[in-house]
Amino acid sequence: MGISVQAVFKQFGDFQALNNVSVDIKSGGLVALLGPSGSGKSTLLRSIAGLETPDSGRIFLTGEDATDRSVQDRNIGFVFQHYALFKHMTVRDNIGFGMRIRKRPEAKIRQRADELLDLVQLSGLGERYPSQLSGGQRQRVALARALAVEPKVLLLDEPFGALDAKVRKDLRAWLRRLHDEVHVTTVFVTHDQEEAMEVADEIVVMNKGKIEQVGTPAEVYDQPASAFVMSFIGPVNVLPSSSRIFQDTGFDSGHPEMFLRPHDIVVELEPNSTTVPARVKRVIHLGWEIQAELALDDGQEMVAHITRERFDELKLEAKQRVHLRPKTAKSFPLYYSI
Ligand SMILES: Nc1ncnc2c1ncn2[C@@H]1O[C@H](COP(=O)(O)OP(=O)(O)OP(=O)(O)O)[C@@H](O)[C@H]1O
Repeated sequence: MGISVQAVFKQFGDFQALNNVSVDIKSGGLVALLGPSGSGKSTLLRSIAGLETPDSGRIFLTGEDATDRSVQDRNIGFVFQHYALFKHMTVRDNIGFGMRIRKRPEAKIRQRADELLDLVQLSGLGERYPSQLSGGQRQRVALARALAVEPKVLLLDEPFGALDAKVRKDLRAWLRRLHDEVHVTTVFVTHDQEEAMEVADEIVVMNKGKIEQVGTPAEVYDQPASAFVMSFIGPVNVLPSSSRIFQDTGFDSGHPEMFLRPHDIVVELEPNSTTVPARVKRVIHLGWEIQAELALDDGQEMVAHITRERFDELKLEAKQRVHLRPKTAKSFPLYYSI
């Protein structure tokens, strides 16, 4: 096992930041800690790093109990949201810093820095200073620096959070490829579900200091363990189960609320025994997908997403009469609002 967190509690004053958190992360895995602000993601990451001390519980790194070890003795690489590069050092010296502290031979440091510059696709920029790099390049240097000392575990706290959307997207794909090359057990914090889905092998979904679900991106999306997970990962209509869209179509669950993904609403032009009538309120073009805002005759509103191809067949426009049917819908015994 790469990392094993066992029954960890952490309180700040009266606030329970981690409330009995247990999770196992496989060696070589790339795992996202995903949740809203304040859910405890950073506190969990910092506890794994040794930057926070749990009130109780144990943390194992590659099979060894690391709970009482200092940050320095844990052999981890850490990258924060805000670049923590040394401004007065060149890129090459930044990357070599940890190795120099550990008194590795200069020739070895030079060779490893070259390999890492290559790995993070910055060959040729080794003599520059951080101020001469873009934000995305600086974060790649920070990653190279973290990898230089061959950590057992790489921990990234919103590593791309401060970058603009385009650079962020490029770096996600880059991180995925980098991990495929180096295979170091990696945990990264994000509050962006798309980022987690795109990059991670597994997602740990957190809410209010607890883990709601651990699963692959497909599992947390298709088989959410709770109402929270279903609402947090991907768009959803939360509707009363008394709504005609469930009652008249055989989807009544017995629970008060039903969760219906916008792409699970089938829109037809003609009624049949499994549809309910509705009216189009507004059509929004989202690029490859079309969002239709719909209202049932009793006033219940919902949002459907349909493909451009289907949209062209239906030729939807505002005020048009349509007929709806849920392809699938979910309900959960307890509903926690976010
Ligand atoms: N050192 C501290 N002292 C007091 N409260 C803290 C401390 N560190 C974190 N907290 C509180 O614990 C809660 C959880 O914080 P944490 O940073 O783990 O959440 P997060 O899920 O990473 O959120 P964000 O995405 O906003 O960083 C927050 O409400 C925060 O204010």
